[in-house]
Amino acid sequence: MLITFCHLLDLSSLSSPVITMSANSRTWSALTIAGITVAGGVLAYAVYFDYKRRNDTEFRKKLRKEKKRVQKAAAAAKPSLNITTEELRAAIAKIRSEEIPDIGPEREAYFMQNVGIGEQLCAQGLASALPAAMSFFRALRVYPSPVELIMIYQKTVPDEIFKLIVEMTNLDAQALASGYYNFFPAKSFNVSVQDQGNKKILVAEKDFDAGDVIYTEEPVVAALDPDLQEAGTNCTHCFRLIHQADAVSSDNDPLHAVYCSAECQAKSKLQSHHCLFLPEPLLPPELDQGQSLNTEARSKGQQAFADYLKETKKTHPMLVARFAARQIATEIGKLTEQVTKQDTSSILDLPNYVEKGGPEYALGDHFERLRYVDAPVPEEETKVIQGVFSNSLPGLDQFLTDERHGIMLSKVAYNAIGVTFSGGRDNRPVFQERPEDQERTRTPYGTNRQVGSGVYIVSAYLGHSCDPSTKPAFKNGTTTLHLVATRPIKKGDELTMSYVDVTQHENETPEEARRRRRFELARGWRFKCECAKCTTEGASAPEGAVEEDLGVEKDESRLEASVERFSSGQVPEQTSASPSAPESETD
Ligand SMILES: C[S@+](CC[C@H](N)C(=O)[O-])C[C@H]1O[C@@H](n2cnc3c(N)ncnc32)[C@H](O)[C@@H]1O
Repeated sequence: MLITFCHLLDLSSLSSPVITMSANSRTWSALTIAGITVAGGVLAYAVYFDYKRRNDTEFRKKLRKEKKRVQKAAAAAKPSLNITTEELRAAIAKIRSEEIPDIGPEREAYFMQNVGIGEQLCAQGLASALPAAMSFFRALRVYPSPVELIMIYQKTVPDEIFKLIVEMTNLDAQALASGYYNFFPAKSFNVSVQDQGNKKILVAEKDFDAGDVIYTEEPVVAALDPDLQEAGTNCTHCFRLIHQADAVSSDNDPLHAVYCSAECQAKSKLQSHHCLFLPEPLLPPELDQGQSLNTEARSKGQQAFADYLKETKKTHPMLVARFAARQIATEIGKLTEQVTKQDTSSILDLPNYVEKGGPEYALGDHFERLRYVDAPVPEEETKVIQGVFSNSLPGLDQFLTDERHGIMLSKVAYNAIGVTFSGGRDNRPVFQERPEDQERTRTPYGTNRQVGSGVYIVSAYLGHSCDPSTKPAFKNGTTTLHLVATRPIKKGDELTMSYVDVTQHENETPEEARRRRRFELARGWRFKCECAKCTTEGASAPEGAVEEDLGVEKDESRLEASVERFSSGQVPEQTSASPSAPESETD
């Protein structure tokens, strides 16, 4: 029986946080937007759901079972609907071409209106099934927690119509996932991602002269080198050298972060610092309702993480924690928008990876497509970061499982770019670890000359060359990466940078320089360089010369299993950019 949404979503529209089922007066405590359960449960769940669906066999089994149940019920319903996939695709295209209100009351009204229309159409019977499903689908597009709404639909909408909604969300998600590289990166970057064998490369979309800036890119996350973080000489957010008179900091911050301006401090807080190092509750009061965990435990968790960073002098754990925190902050931002009616763009400060007006991809959608090589993951590191999350909101630790942490750390280690100012510094402390245990970043100046590291989602697609066509420059003395052409580049040319210092050092023969850079690449990125320079130099080696053993047989980099399967066309992928639904796998 259809339970009316006005009752079910006791939202007095989207802004009210509590969802109740009026039919039996049961509160869906797991689905309250206001409660801590939302923050800790549904919030983490919403972000985590897609990952689980792709990677957890048990979870997928459950979903498939659930889907079979729905299909069975739908099949039993008479008369069966005769709506083709093409019709559903056309319906989605129509809905996607419609404008949706940006924020606040209009969006709320749009949601309620479509739910209302959907209900009325349901009452007219199956002849109106498609328009009904379309209305529910429209509502889904603007609802902040689509997973949650799908679950509500499942319990309330007739099976036939629910099945249509599920199929539409599947088709839409598949189209978004397979169309990703049509939208990424945004045209303003002047580059596109193209396939080259099983790799993706970055290609120029127009001609450039030597010295031209091809694009500028902000890091999705960045972390100062530990010595500078401790010294307080550089801005924790943008890395700018701080004039002490302008320095801004806050009390009760175990990291003792110092910023060059109040603006940087605010951005850092919004993106991740609040979650990782500040004592205030993560949720605004309207959503928190006093359910935040006790501040003492929270501070302890944060202090333990700050101590860990100080002791290990590492930046990669910080990059991982900041990325996870930024995802959480983004979800909280969306919920906050519903309550405060603020524009999310200012809350979320999201990077412009995709053309404005294009589909919305979540940070996780961008990150999951990055390549990596498995890196060792210290157990203590996972625990200490999980400690920060679990002590912030119950359930948030599920967000960073051991497995997920391993993948994130490996991706950060593989893709981070070294931020260097004016050709690099000379005073970076020398690390005592074995070379294979030292943190590396991609930088033509050498990691030992950087001031910090950043993950740049677009620039992660730059392949390495020992005679590169571009170089990353940090012209503003900040983390903003300017990709500069090192020579004239034609539209369609592959863009490359040097992951390592490829210059021939004093006292080095050309052969020694070649060996050094090839060893560094093999050690850090696990591939044998096949660039034109290495190939030419290799071909002109004296007869009988034996290629050195680099300790790597074949390129060891890989993609996440789900992305790999999807890229090879085996499994229709879904994306968290789109409402989640039971998946369409049949195995
Ligand atoms: C150009 S791709 C860009 C990464 C992209 N995310 C992807 O999915 O393929 C980078 C990968 O290509 C390989 N690669 C880059 N430069 C190379 C080189 N000079 N020689 C051999 N392999 C290289 C490495 O496996 C590296 O991970």
